[in-house]
Amino acid sequence: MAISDVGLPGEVPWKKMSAEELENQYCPSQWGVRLRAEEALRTYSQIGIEATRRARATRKSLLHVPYGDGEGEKLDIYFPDEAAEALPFFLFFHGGYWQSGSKDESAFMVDPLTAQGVAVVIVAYDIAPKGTLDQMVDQVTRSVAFVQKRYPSNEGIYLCGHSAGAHLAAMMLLANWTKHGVTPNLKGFFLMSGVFDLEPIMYTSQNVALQLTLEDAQRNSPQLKVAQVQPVDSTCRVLVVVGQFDSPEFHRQSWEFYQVLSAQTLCQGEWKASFEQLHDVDHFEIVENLTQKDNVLTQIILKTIFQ
Ligand SMILES: N[C@@H](CC(=O)c1ccccc1NC=O)C(=O)O
Repeated sequence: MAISDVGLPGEVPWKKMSAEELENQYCPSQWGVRLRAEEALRTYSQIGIEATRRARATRKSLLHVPYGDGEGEKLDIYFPDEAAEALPFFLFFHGGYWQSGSKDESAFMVDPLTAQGVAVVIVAYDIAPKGTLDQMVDQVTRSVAFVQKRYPSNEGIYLCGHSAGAHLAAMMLLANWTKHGVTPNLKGFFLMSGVFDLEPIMYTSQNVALQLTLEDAQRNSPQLKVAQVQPVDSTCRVLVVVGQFDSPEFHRQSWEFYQVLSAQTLCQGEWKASFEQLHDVDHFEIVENLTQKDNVLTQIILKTIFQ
């Protein structure tokens, strides 16, 4: 699908959709080309569980490290074999529409990244209905501050999220770090198949657990807010990436977020944004394939870190 099929800038195609069509657009498992919905979800879960089992069995790790006082405020750190103080840190925020998934089944990229000398951190946050979106954003902010404080000589902090997790990672572009007493050494963002404007989500079944009001949705929409913030580091890269077989609404979300980021780059010479549509992958394969060292996105991530 070409970007031109997603609609003209300024148009809001989802507002013209029936409730059923909107639901379908925001149900990623309906859009795969290789597997039916339940099978796609099962495969995603199995690959995540197996990658996590393998990471814990083969890598030096610190598991269930608290980054706050809350029960759910834990993260897992996986280290490369060679001991070093100054490492790049890659933080991953899992997807699942802010209401499913966990760090214990999300260590997809640990093997190929730790093999190349990157420490990988898989972050847990309180999914709905226990956590609200504001709480999740606050937790993710504190997890990033925690990693910076614990590893002050890191060689860069890279944030990566998938789907709802890409939203949480993108919210870090807006974070007020002074409130947390630390400026993380942010060098890159990898935003995979994300949702950056939350308003349409309010009109889908996802909002039963989330209970977003329009104010909540707008306050937590990086699409609406990112143009107002001053980038912290002019060398920080932001890669917005979507799967070829993601739905048109997911394509629109990624493309429009990239557009707003790159408009800012032109005005202020700051965020170094880029956009990729990944060939031949759906919403789940985009992250599943990060278990593979030869995968294009794994290679893009490694090149960005070690450029
Ligand atoms: N109920 C959704 C599941 C889903 O969207 C999802 C599942 C795992 C990881 C990411 C997901 N999407 C966004 O966060 C579906 O059937 O596609």
